[in-house]
Amino acid sequence: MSPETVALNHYTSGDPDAPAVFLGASLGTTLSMWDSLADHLAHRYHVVRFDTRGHGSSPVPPGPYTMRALAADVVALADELEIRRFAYVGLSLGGAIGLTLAVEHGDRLTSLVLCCTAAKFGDPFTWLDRGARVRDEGMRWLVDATRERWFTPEFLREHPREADDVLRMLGDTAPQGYAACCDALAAYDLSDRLGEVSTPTRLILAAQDPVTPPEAARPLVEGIAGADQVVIDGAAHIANIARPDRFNAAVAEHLDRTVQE
Ligand SMILES: O=C(O)CCC(=O)CC(=O)O
Repeated sequence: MSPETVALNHYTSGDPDAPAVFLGASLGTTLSMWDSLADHLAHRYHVVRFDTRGHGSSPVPPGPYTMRALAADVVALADELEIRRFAYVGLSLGGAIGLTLAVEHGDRLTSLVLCCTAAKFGDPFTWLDRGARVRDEGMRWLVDATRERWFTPEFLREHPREADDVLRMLGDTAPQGYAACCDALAAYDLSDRLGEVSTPTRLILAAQDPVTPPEAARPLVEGIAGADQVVIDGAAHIANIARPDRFNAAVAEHLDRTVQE
């Protein structure tokens, strides 16, 4: 492992001899956010879920982090598992890691699904401010501020316990790790490199996502050759939890079409 990478906490399921699929979570969540998708894919794939650096049970080295380092951690994990090529599914921060893998390590990818994400996440200063406040005050204020960005009012009303389970991951995230990933999001901008992506790519977007609305992902759809998109209705930012039926089917359909045995 190169000195800049960290050993990511991970969990594997499915047949180790089947094609590999890595699942990258959103900022402030853990590999548990992927339980439903992992179950859905495990009959056909070797599924590798991991906690991003600074999250869950992965190490929390001092920040700032860069998106390139977060992507290098994933490549190091693949090397550790002796997996040369793999498909990658990532949501939001996990999607930014996926796009970075596609431009920096495209030879390692078989297929890519980018969910509720963007080539650039708005104004860098909002991420630096958020990171600074988390370093000063911890996570509690952010949980309250996040609820309605992650879930629609209908989902919060009908599935309050499921929403709380995901928001608990945010509250339990190490503030230093979260803030260091905010630094990575502040500096991240692959808008000018989309033409370098040669991996078959699907975008999965959520119609009610206020963080990365479908308009924010338009540059990805237009800039990545051959990319297609699926827009899921009835979901905000964490679309895989809100609409697992539509989400899991959209991921599996793309992987089944693009990943060769
Ligand atoms: O979800 C992510 O990975 C990054 C965007 C984010 O943090 C959403 C939010 O504003 O809570």
